[in-house]
Amino acid sequence: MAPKIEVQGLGKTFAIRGGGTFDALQDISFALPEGDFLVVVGPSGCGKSTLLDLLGGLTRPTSGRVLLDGAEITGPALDRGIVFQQYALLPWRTAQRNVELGLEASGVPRRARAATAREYLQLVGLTGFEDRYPHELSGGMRQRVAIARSLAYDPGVLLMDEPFGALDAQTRESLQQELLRIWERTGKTVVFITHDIDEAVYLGRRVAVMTARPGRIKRVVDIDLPVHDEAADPRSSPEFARHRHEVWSLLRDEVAASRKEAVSVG
Ligand SMILES: Nc1ncnc2c1ncn2[C@@H]1O[C@H](COP(=O)(O)OP(=O)(O)OP(=O)(O)O)[C@@H](O)[C@H]1O
Repeated sequence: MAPKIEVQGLGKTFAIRGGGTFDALQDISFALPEGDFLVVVGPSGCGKSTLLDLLGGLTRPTSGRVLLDGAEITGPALDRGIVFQQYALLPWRTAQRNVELGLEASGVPRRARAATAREYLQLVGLTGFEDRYPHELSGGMRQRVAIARSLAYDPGVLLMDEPFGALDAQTRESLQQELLRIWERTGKTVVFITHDIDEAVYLGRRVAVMTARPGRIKRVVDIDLPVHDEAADPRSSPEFARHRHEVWSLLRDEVAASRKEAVSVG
């Protein structure tokens, strides 16, 4: 089967203000089959967000390319939903109207938009909160609205840049659980960025560990945890500990390398 996403020799160099260039990403290649869940971890500043922006078509690569269903990505489109750490909701729109946003862009008639938005708000557990404005919702609820919005127009791919980074531990855990449930139900292909190794191992079917600058893929670790059972905490299993340790060890050297570099630059 052809991959859903194929990243081929991707590189990104930024021009630095005042002169010079900065290699943020170098020679990144990987392929994701449809329905896969890839989590990307790496030291701060290694280019994770840059990679996600390239997948989203928000910036253009300096070298290489990204294929989606075999066609090169040249800009943003409704076949990819993006969720950022900051909720990016429109404050003057209710939860319902925020979810309708992507549907408006894809030309869905008003009545169908409203019904679909309600359906997705229900999927993320927000039935009864449709008419609330973002400032009337908690952080976790706002992030649920952002997830509902990115799912509502039914993109094949979900790109998530530390979507739970700003949430408290409990809300974070319940949203992680919900995301897995939604992923299992919808079969989306997910690329998810995080700093948190536990989150990476819990969510990912594969975890890509990136190197310190310039960002490359150091290793992709396959995660083969037993199917999630809501009654048992998979984090307490020996398999989880083994994967966690593997990702932690790969990451440790990169974090040390990026610290050393920061000290020598600073
Ligand atoms: N527009 C830009 N111009 C110049 N440099 C940039 C630009 N955007 C990002 N960078 C640099 O590219 C590198 C990668 O940035 P990016 O935000 O992708 O890293 P990250 O891994 O997501 O970081 P963090 O984990 O801290 O969020 C950083 O060193 C950053 O300073």
